[in-house]
Amino acid sequence: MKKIAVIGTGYVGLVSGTCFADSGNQVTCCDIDQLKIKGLTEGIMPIYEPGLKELVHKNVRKGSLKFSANISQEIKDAEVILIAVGTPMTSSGKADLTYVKQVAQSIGENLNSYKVIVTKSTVPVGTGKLIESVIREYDNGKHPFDVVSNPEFLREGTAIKDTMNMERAVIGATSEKAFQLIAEIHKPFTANIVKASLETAEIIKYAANAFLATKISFINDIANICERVGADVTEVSTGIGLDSRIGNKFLQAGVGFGGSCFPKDTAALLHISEDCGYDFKLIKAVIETNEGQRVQLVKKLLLALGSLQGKTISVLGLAFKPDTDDIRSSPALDIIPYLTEQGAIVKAFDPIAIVEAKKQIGYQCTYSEDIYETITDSDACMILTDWQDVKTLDLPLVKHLMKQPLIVDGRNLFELEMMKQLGFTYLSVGRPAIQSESNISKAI
Ligand SMILES: NC(=O)c1ccc[n+]([C@@H]2O[C@H](COP(=O)([O-])OP(=O)(O)OC[C@H]3O[C@@H](n4cnc5c(N)ncnc54)[C@H](O)[C@@H]3O)[C@@H](O)[C@H]2O)c1
Ligand SMILES: O=c1ccn([C@@H]2O[C@H](COP(=O)(O)OP(=O)(O)O[C@H]3O[C@H](CO)[C@@H](O)[C@H](O)[C@H]3O)[C@@H](O)[C@H]2O)c(=O)[nH]1
Repeated sequence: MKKIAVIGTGYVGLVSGTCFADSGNQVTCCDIDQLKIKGLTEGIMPIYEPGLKELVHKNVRKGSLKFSANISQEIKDAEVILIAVGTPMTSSGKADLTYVKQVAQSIGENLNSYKVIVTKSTVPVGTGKLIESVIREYDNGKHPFDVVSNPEFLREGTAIKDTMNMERAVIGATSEKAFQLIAEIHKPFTANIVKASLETAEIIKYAANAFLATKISFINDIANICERVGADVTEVSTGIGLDSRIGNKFLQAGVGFGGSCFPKDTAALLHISEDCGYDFKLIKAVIETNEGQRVQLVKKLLLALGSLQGKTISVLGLAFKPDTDDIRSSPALDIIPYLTEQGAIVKAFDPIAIVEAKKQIGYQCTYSEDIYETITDSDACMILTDWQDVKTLDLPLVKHLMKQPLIVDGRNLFELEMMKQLGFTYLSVGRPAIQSESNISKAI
């Protein structure tokens, strides 16, 4: 049993802190956001993540998990401190280390005995060493400590499962003692411990995300070729994914990747490469292709409708992926403002992300948790998130409710033959366009 203080109670801090508490440690999750801590103390989750609320409540009842805004005291009391604060993208694309440095200072000011300081935030190479020097500076070199890079690989929407059954733990430590300690707390979750240097552990995180993002942009580029030659990208994904050297995951073509990690981490990796004098052409192309995917989808809508002026567009999905209320870098954040600028009347559906979306998109569109109400009387429907509610739409009813049966699908959810039979104009990604017999003038 280790006494762990987690600093930063976002996705990573809350999920990993709760899982460490559940596996027999004594955990306090801390945050500078007093409202967040107050809510958590009252049992209110700041994020939607399947299974999280139940696991938090269970561990709070058990006495293994608590929440605190008194960060100084929790640093003093802990043996292990996890840094899990945000590292957002600056306007230049670099990772912003402001919060990480603040926490390092706070640790230095409150160090009172040997502690292991673990970075779970995604940080550029060299940050572990930076944290070490900031702590030493504010502690005046009085106390011994070790620094560990232990990047987080959880996915939103499946975060608890990903942590409890993690495929590997990557641990880069400044001493064998610290490595052993952090390896021990991971034993309940995985037998695959990757031992690395601080710098290697830091770059593993960026390499993992960049590789997955590359798979997505690759298949999106193939999708764009498929559209031009009359092929079907979903069949290409199956055809290449069955080769075990390629694998079938992260080969779904669509509107491009979003979320709090891939866009930010590919941009940060580009900066890391520039800073060390390397021209990382591949990652530039991955980013460019991704930005283009949103444009491709909107172009299809424009071609089909001619002009968007006065047209009612229903947008299905605000979250960047299903089972989360996270809208960071969600396709909807780019696409809805563009549609409204073009004079469209936008009605947006999402089962749980509306509160978050309103904070960024505001009231330029209307919002509903009722998918059929959203679709009613629309001239076109755009699918941006593969929510279960969208996948299981009653399509004959949709056709009946819409002004005209036009669906632009950024997630390739429906069989082409079925859409043809139902009489939709159905424009998806990397697949032949289905043209309805009805009154759409210029559909591609
Ligand atoms: N979200 C994910 O799925 C995910 C997965 C793997 C890695 N990561 C990485 O983990 C890090 C955290 O991501 P997140 O999505 O959990 O972030 P988040 O933005 O949701 O939460 C960060 C939290 O840190 C708090 N904070 C900021 N400064 C603080 C300070 N000085 N002291 C105490 N608390 C402070 C904020 O109030 C906030 O609650 C990022 O580097 C991210 O790239 C995220
Ligand atoms: O075949 C695919 C797979 C995913 N996506 C999109 O890619 C984005 C990211 O999806 P996913 O990876 O499932 O979600 P995240 O929660 O952002 O998780 C990623 O980012 C996290 C933060 O770094 C890492 O910890 C995870 O390992 C990594 O998968 C989403 O917009 C998806 O719609 C596709 O377009 N096609």
